[in-house]
Amino acid sequence: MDLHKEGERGSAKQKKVKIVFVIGGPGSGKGTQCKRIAQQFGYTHLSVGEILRQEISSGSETGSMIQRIMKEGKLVPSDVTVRLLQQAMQGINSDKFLIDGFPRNKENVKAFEDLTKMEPEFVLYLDCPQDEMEKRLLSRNEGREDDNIETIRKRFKVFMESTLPTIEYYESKGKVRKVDAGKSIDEVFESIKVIFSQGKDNKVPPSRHKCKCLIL
Ligand SMILES: Nc1ncnc2c1ncn2[C@@H]1O[C@H](COP(=O)(O)OP(=O)(O)OP(=O)(O)O)[C@@H](O)[C@H]1O
Ligand SMILES: Nc1ccn([C@@H]2O[C@H](COP(=O)(O)O)[C@@H](O)[C@H]2O)c(=O)n1
Ligand SMILES: [Mg+2]
Repeated sequence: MDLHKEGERGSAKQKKVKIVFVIGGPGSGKGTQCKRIAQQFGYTHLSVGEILRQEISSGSETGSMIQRIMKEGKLVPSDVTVRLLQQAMQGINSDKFLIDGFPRNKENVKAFEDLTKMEPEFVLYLDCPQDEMEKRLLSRNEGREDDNIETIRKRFKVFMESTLPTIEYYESKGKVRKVDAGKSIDEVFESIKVIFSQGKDNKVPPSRHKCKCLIL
């Protein structure tokens, strides 16, 4: 994958591609909030679960393998996931990607870093109580094969055992932005808007510093 997009008029000036990972337990509201973020902040939303489901729909052998793993609530091997994600990114002319449901384990992180040499700008973590996530998934009604109580419980276990350590990894790099995702959809989005409205590295943008000085 190209690290940078070519600057205007093909000049040597290069523009960095910005990536935000969105992590949270199953049913924490990743897809719901990503749609809103994409609309309001101009990101391209890529759901990794959706990319994997598209591969299942293609009828390929890889798709059959993914389907068996998903039904069990387990994680697809990272080389497969990252290759499909990379292909999806390369097919879209965007410089701001919101990657929903990724990374799910440390192997995902390593495969992404090794293959793309890129790092996320930050990681949005939707923190939601498990009983609330369970309630949401059982009433989602989108016909997903993995939205049954047996598989949902397995997905929670994978989240606790494999995904939480990736959040700790990004926390150690100061990249996690956590929101309370147990509230209503509108309330969660209000908290998210604050994060996305902040400037680079989540510092208050210079214009707001100026305003503060004027007031003082
Ligand atoms: N804050 C919320 N309050 C109540 N219901 C919500 C909230 N956010 C999302 N939902 C609903 O919960 C269900 C799961 O939401 P969503 O699909 O966005 O979760 P997800 O994190 O993408 O889940 P998955 O990991 O399974 O893809 C959907 O039916 C959605 O409408
Ligand atoms: N990085 C990922 C993302 C997803 N999966 C598999 O897809 C299932 C559904 O993902 P959602 O984000 O749509 O809930 C998930 O349970 C995994 O089986 C994956 O392996 N790796
Ligand atoms: Mg989702």
